Amino acid sequence: MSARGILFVHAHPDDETVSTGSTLAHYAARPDVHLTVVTCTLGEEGEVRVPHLAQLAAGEADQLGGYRYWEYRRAVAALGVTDTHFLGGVGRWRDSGMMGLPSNDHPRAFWGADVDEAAADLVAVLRDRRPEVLVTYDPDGFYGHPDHIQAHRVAMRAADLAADPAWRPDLGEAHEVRKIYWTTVPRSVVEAQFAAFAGASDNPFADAASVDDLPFGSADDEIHACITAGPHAAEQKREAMAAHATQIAPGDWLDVLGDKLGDGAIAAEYYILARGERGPGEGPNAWESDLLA
Ligand SMILES: CC(=O)N[C@H]1[C@@H](O[C@@H]2[C@H](O)[C@H](O)[C@@H](O)[C@H](O)[C@H]2O)O[C@H](CO)[C@@H](O)[C@@H]1O
Ligand SMILES: [Zn+2]
Repeated sequence: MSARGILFVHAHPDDETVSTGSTLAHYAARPDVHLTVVTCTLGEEGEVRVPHLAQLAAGEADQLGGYRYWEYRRAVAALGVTDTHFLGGVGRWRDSGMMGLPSNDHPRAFWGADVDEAAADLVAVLRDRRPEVLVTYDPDGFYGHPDHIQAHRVAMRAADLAADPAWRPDLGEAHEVRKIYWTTVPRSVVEAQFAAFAGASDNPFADAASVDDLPFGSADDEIHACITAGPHAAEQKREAMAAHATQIAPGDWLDVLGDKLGDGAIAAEYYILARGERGPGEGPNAWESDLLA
């Protein structure tokens, strides 16, 4: 029996870990599942959270993308993921930076990509890997980052085009994914994190007066699946986050999240079923515990 595929579309090197690291580790341990991770940029415009590497930044030597490529390699190895792709080839699309910055207008900025052009490269991967399930972000890109919004648009467009046998048959036999999930976080979890980091030296919510000001979080009844990976997966996610050292430095909120709120804060990852039939659910919210169900 051929392996059952799950394909993830992420914007930057670190998103595969931060958003879906435990899920990836969880399914990588299943011999009947084949994971594919497609990442759209090299994260060239990212912060450098470790002073000794500051010169790599876009405004300095502009070498952060190449460095983050190797952080990414170490992170996906920690998660047990072996099938990885950069959309259109390594370096095809550049990290656009946060919304509204001049970097959004870079000629290779992913935010300025023609969606159909970028989607064609993803169609080729979808038709080759033929996954049952596609995972990406919601239409707001989870928190409004232009590359996340664009990753959503390209992934959803590619899912539609890949299924059309009349569209670019040169890119392979048509393939329709059975389910599409968008990453999310329950509001209850956001509220717990908001409280836990109030007054912390690295507080990701410092600019928000309350949880209501945050551009992300879903009501429990809007969520369809929760993958609660085991303690080994949580440890793998910690190792993968440590690999992304330019983005997650010792003492940063993501570095101490598990210490503050327990392994569950790292091991549990949540999804909205955007397309396809719900599988059997469990618990008070009837959430699916298997994306392949
Ligand atoms: C998780 C994620 O999407 N990270 C992106 C994001 O990083 C943010 C950015 O550096 C911002 O300036 C910081 O204040 C914020 O804390 C970071 O999360 O955007 C980067 C630039 O596009 C991107 O490289 C990084 O992967
Ligand atoms: Zn990102």
